[in-house]
Amino acid sequence: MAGQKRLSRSHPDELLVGLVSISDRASSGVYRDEGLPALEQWLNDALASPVRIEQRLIPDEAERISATLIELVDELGCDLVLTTGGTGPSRRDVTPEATLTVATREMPGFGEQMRQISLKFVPTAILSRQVGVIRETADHAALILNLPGQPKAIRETLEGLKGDDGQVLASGIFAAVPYCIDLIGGPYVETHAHIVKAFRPKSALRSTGQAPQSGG
Ligand SMILES: Nc1ncnc2c1ncn2[C@@H]1O[C@H](COP(=O)(O)OP(=O)(O)OP(=O)(O)O)[C@@H](O)[C@H]1O
Ligand SMILES: Nc1nc2c(c(=O)[nH]1)N[C@H]1C(S)=C(S)[C@@H](COP(=O)(O)O)O[C@H]1N2
Repeated sequence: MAGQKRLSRSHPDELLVGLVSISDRASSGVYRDEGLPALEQWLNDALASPVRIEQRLIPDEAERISATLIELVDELGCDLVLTTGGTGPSRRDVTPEATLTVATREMPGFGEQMRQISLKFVPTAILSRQVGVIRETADHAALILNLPGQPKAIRETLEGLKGDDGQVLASGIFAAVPYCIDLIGGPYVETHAHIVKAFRPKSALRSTGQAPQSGG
């Protein structure tokens, strides 16, 4: 079964991304889903290297969420999965539990940083129980990150907060995603620095003949 649906990269650097919008009302048509378009738009704006995106819109049901994450990682071979929605304290909000069910390792820094960033936008940021995890199979690994359901929270958490002069006031979590993908064996992801500057230690920078970025 696994392998039949496997996505093939059109370029060795192509990042395979799964996007999952988790919303009872959007998935049943009560309102139009804004999560998937916002995620897709942000990735297309932020990534300087090639990306291929698979999308799923599902209700807040734990088994459905876990099965979707497994399908995207194990069957399709996604390197990165971003979910949106279902991270709050309501009874139907089960995204973090469903994500932890499929995790082989937790990456607590992502949830911590998202709450730090989001507190700069809304005091209710502490209500989001979002987690970051890695799922490893025998021959593949993926980073899975929960983002809050408010469509505007997608940009806020991935990109962080900048001042009027473009100075970074709170670093968005995506700054750490490319190096994490390197470390788990995925493709070399590059970003547009004016949206979010990917950080890698100097030793992990690919030599391109260009001046290396500072840091590390
Ligand atoms: N996919 C979506 N598309 C558009 N707006 C959304 C979406 N998901 C959430 N929102 C908005 O963000 C708010 C908070 O998101 P949350 O995930 O807590 O949704 P909810 O209140 O549990 O309801 P639902 O699961 O039916 O979207 C929602 O009440 C809605 O206004
Ligand atoms: N950046 C950001 N984070 C945010 C928010 C937001 O608007 N922006 N909303 C908060 C609110 S009101 C809630 S209830 C929690 C959980 O939201 P979810 O259930 O939609 O995932 O995310 C929080 N985190």
